[in-house]
Amino acid sequence: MSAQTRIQELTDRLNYYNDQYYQHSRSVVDDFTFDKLLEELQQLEAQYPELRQPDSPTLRVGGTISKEFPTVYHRFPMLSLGNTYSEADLIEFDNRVRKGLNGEAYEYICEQKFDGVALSMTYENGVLVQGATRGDGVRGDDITNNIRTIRTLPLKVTGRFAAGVADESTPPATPAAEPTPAIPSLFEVRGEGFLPLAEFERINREREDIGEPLLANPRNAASGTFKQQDSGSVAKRRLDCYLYSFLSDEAVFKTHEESLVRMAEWGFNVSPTWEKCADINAVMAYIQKWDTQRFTLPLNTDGIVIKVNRYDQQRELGFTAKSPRWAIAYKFKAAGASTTLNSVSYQVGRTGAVTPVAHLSPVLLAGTVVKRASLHNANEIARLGVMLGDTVFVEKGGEIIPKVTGVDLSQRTDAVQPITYPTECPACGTPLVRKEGEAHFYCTNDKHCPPQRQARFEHFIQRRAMNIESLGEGKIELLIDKGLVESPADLYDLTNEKLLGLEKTYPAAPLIHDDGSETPGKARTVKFGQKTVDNILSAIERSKSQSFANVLFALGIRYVGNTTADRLVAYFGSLDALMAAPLDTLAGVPDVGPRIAESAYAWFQDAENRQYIDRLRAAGLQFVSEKKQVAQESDSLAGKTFLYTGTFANFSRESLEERIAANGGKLLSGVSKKLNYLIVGENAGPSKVQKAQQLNVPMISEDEFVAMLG
Ligand SMILES: NC(=O)c1ccc[n+]([C@@H]2O[C@H](COP(=O)([O-])OP(=O)(O)OC[C@H]3O[C@@H](n4cnc5c(N)ncnc54)[C@H](O)[C@@H]3O)[C@@H](O)[C@H]2O)c1
Ligand SMILES: [Zn+2]
Repeated sequence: MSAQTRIQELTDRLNYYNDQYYQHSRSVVDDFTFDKLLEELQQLEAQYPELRQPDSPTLRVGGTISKEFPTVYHRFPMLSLGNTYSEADLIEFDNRVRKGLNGEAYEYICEQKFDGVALSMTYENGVLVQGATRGDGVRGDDITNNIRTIRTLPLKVTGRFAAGVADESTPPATPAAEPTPAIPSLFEVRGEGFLPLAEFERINREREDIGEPLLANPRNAASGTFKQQDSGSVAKRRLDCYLYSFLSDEAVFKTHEESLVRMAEWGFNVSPTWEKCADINAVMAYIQKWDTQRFTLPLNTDGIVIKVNRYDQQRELGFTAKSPRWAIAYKFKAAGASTTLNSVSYQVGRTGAVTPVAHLSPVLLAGTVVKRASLHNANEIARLGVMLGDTVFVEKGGEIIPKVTGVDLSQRTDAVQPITYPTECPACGTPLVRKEGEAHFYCTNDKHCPPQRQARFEHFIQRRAMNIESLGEGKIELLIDKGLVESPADLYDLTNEKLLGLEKTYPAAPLIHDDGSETPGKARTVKFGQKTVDNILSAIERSKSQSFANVLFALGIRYVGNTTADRLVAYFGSLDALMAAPLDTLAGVPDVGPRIAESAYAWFQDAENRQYIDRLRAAGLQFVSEKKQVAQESDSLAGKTFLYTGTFANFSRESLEERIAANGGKLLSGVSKKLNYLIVGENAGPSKVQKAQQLNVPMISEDEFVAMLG
């Protein structure tokens, strides 16, 4: 292949990966592959400068701005970082720094390379006024509302301000050995927005519970979340942000170190993992230390960032078009090891999805012994071409369970055996099916397949559903085992006599030690004494007063999570109205699309589900919303349709919707010709406004809406 063709091909491919990564929060290839291709392109371009394409990804920061948010220009460009996977390159970097500084002494600050989304926040007189994405480095998306949902980010900074800014809340600074510099009236802080691992797992547990596809990884999830239009749903995912840079026209600090210390003092979330390193050897030691220790952090990191400490020296070294010359990122290769695949077992999940699990000869990986790894699904097994007895590569990413990423074919012997995927559910024997477009096989026996039945109970008793959590921790299992309950409706037939004295001993799960050896764990006995029974029965009794929205969520209809349940209840007010609704009415409910509507509609058509509801009704559960019964206030909005966008001074979303309904108006789910009024609040979504303009739908303000109420 000619250099010209290769350069063209690499340029196109990398631009495509960048677009997917930054615009659609999707990784088509892993970072290592991406970085190696970029490096190849860089080398080719250095060799044949005349062949470099004008849109080469080596020339610019990878992202762009989007149409969904207002565009803002960065006061200081937001650049990328040069990166390397090799220590030899770091030595070279150090040599370049030494040369660039003409033998002057220098120090480094080492930080974690947090794997999230670069954010820039502007503060005026101590108040957060703008938050933006990096975009193409020059311009970014204004996502201030979404950034405001980060709880650890101060909306207002308090402290001693530079002259001209009064801040009465703080006493005058006491003179100290090294006085705290005044906070400039205008400054920017930069950092990495991320989804903490615990939060990522919580969201995925919830999604699994209602059958939503899982988020692929925390970085892409964070990036997708920051780009959502509705900051209310952004707030539900508890994003966080570590700050690592301070920028101002005023020379506030002399070193990067000072800026980190002061930012933390001023209330910014600075990760305490940074260290000052006297030379490149100290940098290497820092890298070594964090190679495995990074897995103990609350977020994913993908390397170490090394920065020259003194600002004057940073200025001396300067920038390339794309990145600073005074900093470099050392990236860790995903932690990997190779071992033997001994067998494959199949787990049935809460939604009936069957997941193959690889059982491995124990191997040490990133500081822990690994015996099991995920194989994801049948497609993945075919793609890897893996067989029993093969030597496989396993990698640990951010996820708890490592994954099999490849086969070492050079180690394959004649003894390998094909992996035969089961055709029937390993838990209940039901033939497995594969839905159009899905990678997983499913067991469709959702009501009686043991793991699915168990999941159904766990869903039903959770706090945000029926709140019968005194049945947790193995007690449900016991009731099922003893044949006392088969469906959650059976819980309401339990009595003191049936429960008292029940007992079961669960065999111990073996303990796996760091060297891979196993010892038996402790067996566990669950026994129902009078106190336990009282707790259970009273929690069941109390659950009868849980709201209709909780009950609707507890039914466990696929895709109907808490938020959707709230929406449906607000719209229909009673289960009877909901069950009688035709499919397109359901699909027209705000925030309920065709996918959720179809799932709910089908669920209510099922005869067994209808019997289940009858039994719950007979037990006395709430199937009418109390809220919905608020009296009609007027018919001043009768026959008119509304939609709103943005936030309002006098209304929450719920109260606005209530007012519309209570005065005879109807809420629509999108801008269409049927819409009479779009109520436009602060920070309105530009797409709705644009569409309304195109269709000539009148737009009214909050005040105009209030006037219409009469
Ligand atoms: N897999 C894919 O398809 C794909 C596509 C595009 C990009 N990528 C990955 O993204 C990288 C390119 O992204 P990039 O241009 O943002 O470069 P980069 O992520 O390698 O480095 C720059 C970024 O690092 C972040 N960062 C984290 N911790 C930091 C700290 N302590 N100090 C300073 N910055 C810190 C900042 O967000 C900054 O913008 C590639 O090297 C590749 O690994 C992957
Ligand atoms: Zn099954």
